[in-house]
Amino acid sequence: MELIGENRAFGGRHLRYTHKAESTQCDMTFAIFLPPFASKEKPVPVLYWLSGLTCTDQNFMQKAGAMKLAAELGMAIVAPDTSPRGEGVPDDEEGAYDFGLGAGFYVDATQAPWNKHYKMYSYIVDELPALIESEFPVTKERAISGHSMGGHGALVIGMRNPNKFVSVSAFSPISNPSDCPWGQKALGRYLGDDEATWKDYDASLLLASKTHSVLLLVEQGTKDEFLHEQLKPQSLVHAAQQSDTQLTLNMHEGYDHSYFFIASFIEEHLEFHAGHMGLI
Ligand SMILES: N[C@@H](CCC(=O)N[C@@H](CS)C(=O)NCC(=O)O)C(=O)O
Repeated sequence: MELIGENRAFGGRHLRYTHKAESTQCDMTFAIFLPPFASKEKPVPVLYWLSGLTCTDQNFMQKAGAMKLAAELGMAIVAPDTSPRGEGVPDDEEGAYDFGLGAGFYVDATQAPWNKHYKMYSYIVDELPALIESEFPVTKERAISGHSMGGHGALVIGMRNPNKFVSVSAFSPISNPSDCPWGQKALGRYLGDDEATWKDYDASLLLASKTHSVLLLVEQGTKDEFLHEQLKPQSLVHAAQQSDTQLTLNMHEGYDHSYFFIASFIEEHLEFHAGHMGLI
């Protein structure tokens, strides 16, 4: 692991690292915010934040305004990159923003040429937490959240791994990727044409399939430019009703898809996760 950036923030530290990842077969970058006084004697729980299309580990850390409250609550935040990168990692042939680099969709690809490096599901569920827990003063208490493609990732990973994440939240998630252009393009190419293989990566289908005990909180702006074509949060509401799972969807009049929206409500999500991680 190599330290590539270090900033003091709100009495804590914002650090960036690269490391050789086994799951994605390339160097991966992540950022971690450690609150003040986090130490081996006083380890802190971790919120994993998954970002959206075009993002790196930096968007959330620089734009969401989450560190002040995380410092006060005593919560670490880990923000991974959104795809494998580097020499030999294939990209969308046209360099499109919604597939390939910056658009790993948090799946384990099964189709060539994507299946060598695009293993973001395994990276986020297993490899990254194991590294974080061996290298930093953190507990095994984890929560997960994310935005857009990352909201999809957080919902899917949280629902599939209730023993690994105590609470799950999302901002403007791609709620039903089997039924929107971004999702159909990504799942079709990473996983192939057989839609039966997509259902493990579709939050609405997972939510409808059984009653989930994990707590789900979703934030959505009504003026989000992607709301009707790509995000479709009502699919989550219907699925939660079908399976009798608790889901809170908060619609916010006039808010768009940007980090202005995330920054406006991130504190409610930190408090939600802090409550479930026993910090408040
Ligand atoms: N209009 C954007 C679409 C991608 C987009 O809106 N990305 C969102 C996540 S889906 C984001 O967080 N962008 C980076 C940022 O706002 O910092 C583009 O074409 O680049």
